[in-house]
Amino acid sequence: MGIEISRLRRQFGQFAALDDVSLNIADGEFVAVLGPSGSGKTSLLRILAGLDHPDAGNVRRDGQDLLALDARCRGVGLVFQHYALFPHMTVAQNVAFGLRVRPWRSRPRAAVIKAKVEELLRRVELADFAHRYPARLSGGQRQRVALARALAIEPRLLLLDEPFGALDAQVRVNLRRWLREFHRSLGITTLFVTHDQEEALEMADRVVLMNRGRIEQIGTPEQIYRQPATPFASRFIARGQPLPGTVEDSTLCMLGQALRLEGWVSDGVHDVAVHVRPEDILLMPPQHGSLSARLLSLRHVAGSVRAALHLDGVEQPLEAEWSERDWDRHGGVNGEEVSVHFQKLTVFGEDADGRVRVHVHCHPPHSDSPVTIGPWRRAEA
Ligand SMILES: Nc1ncnc2c1ncn2[C@@H]1O[C@H](COP(=O)(O)OP(=O)(O)OP(=O)(O)O)[C@@H](O)[C@H]1O
Repeated sequence: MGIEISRLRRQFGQFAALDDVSLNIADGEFVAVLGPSGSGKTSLLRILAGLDHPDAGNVRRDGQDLLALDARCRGVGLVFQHYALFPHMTVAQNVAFGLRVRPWRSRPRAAVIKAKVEELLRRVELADFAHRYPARLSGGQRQRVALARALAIEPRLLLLDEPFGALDAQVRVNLRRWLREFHRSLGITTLFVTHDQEEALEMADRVVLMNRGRIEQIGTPEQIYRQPATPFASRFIARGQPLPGTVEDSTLCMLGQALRLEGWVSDGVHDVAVHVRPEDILLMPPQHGSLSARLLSLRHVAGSVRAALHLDGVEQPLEAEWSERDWDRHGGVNGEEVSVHFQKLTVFGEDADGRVRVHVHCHPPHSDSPVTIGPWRRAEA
């Protein structure tokens, strides 16, 4: 049955850190809560852990009211960004802590605790470090000890708040893969908070994208990347970049180009948000009638080529990115005048209340095929 989070609200004075947040998490699922700083991720985690209480809403686990339970009875394991290991205890003592402090009736025997700690340290690949003190461990090793310690109480829910946030890039990447595999072998329902898109997309079964205390979109990494429901989701997840555009009847007018939209039902002229991703921009030799741009800030970054494109009529330069292989095909030099073609655009329209109503993928403007758009639909919560 899993966890049902329903209409949570957490207010600090006039400010809503969580605003009507609803989310279902299946048993054994690995969910990433992703969002910029201040979007409410930690507030959500703290409520689930029992460190804070919402002003409204409820959380049920297998039909039971989770919020009514004392924090210690929730079966929740917590790992935070900053290692909260006890410095005066060895690795083994840290891991055993949650079991040792149990009331004597439910406390396992010393031999059972010892065996459990050994098993956990083997699992987190730190069996040889049992007698070290935290000060003599690397950052990544400390976080694995923190994880083992959280797991010692056999939690039903694992809450990880930026657990790799303080580690350097390469260690982060290794630990991500490690944790993903670890979760597969363990199957504990896990909520992982991060502000790092790549981390969320790479690790999670589903991503919950938060913005200003609200959920913008919930979906698999692929769904969110391919079909961002809102301009925010497009910007944050897929590096969507805004272009000025309007829709009149069934024509999208953008940077002096008119694109026929099939299936678009509109009356009058509507401003729309048109987004293009860095990887959906094609360069051509200058051609009459197409969009012209100047290629600047060309750089090669570990397997991809990035550049800034300065387009007439667009204030911010567009970031473009190609694989080295694609770059070899069209090439170009800094400062060169080029023609720009968009392979795919996403168009977000709004209804009379200002809510996002639709998003659309378009065919290349230079192709003869009409631009197809999906049926009008409400954006996912
Ligand atoms: N105790 C508090 N009192 C007042 N405001 C708070 C309190 N706790 C959180 N907030 C505010 O609520 C908002 C959400 O905070 P939260 O810590 O949940 O964000 P976050 O998404 O986890 O951010 P970060 O990635 O920076 O940790 C922030 O604007 C924060 O300032």
